[in-house]
Amino acid sequence: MKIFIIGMPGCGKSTFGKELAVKMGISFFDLDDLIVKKGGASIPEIFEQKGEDYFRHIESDCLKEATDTNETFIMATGGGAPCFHDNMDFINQNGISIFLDVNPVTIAKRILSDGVEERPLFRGHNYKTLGGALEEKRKNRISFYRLAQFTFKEDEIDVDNIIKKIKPSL
Ligand SMILES: Nc1ncnc2c1ncn2[C@@H]1O[C@H](COP(=O)(O)OP(=O)(O)OP(=O)(O)O)[C@@H](O)[C@H]1O
Ligand SMILES: O=C(O)C1=C[C@@H](O)[C@@H](O)[C@H](O)C1
Ligand SMILES: [Mg+2]
Repeated sequence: MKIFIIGMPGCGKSTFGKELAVKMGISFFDLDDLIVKKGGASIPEIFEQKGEDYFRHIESDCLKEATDTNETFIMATGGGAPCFHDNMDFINQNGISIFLDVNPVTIAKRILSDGVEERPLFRGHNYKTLGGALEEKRKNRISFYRLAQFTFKEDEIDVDNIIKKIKPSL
């Protein structure tokens, strides 16, 4: 079984995905880390040097290459991954998708406290502008995120609760 965690940047995909993997005793990885390996550069560098279209192509290639295995895994996708190419269909054809639906205001607070520099799409934003930018991004992406098989709002994101809900599909 393959589990894909999707959602806006900063919604907690990596944090929750790692916890879920430990609890279920299966491996975990981040799609963004595979892109960095394949691209031979950091994500901000890939965006700056090659542009977003190029990034979205490697992202889709990495998603497909990593899924081409019989192994069980949990993957935290990049925030934009479900919204480009045929990635969301591919995800749903190859495993279980879980959307972490966290409020943009909560995400803005987290991103600002972590720092915006590593996030090319939100560079230059501050506490006044980031909430609005995240709302806008969510509006553009929600039709893709809603294709997830399971959606959990921020107050439902608890490993035991989620395992209970997804268990019948495992
Ligand atoms: N349930 C939570 N409650 C409070 N803070 C959280 C929670 N989950 C994650 N965080 C914090 O929010 C920030 C973003 O979390 P995380 O890196 O897991 O998100 P992500 O969706 O993987 O982000 P990215 O899109 O950058 O990969 C981190 O500082 C993390 O510690
Ligand atoms: O939301 C996005 O489009 C992105 C999220 C990150 O995980 C990275 O994949 C990259 O910074 C783009
Ligand atoms: Mg992450």
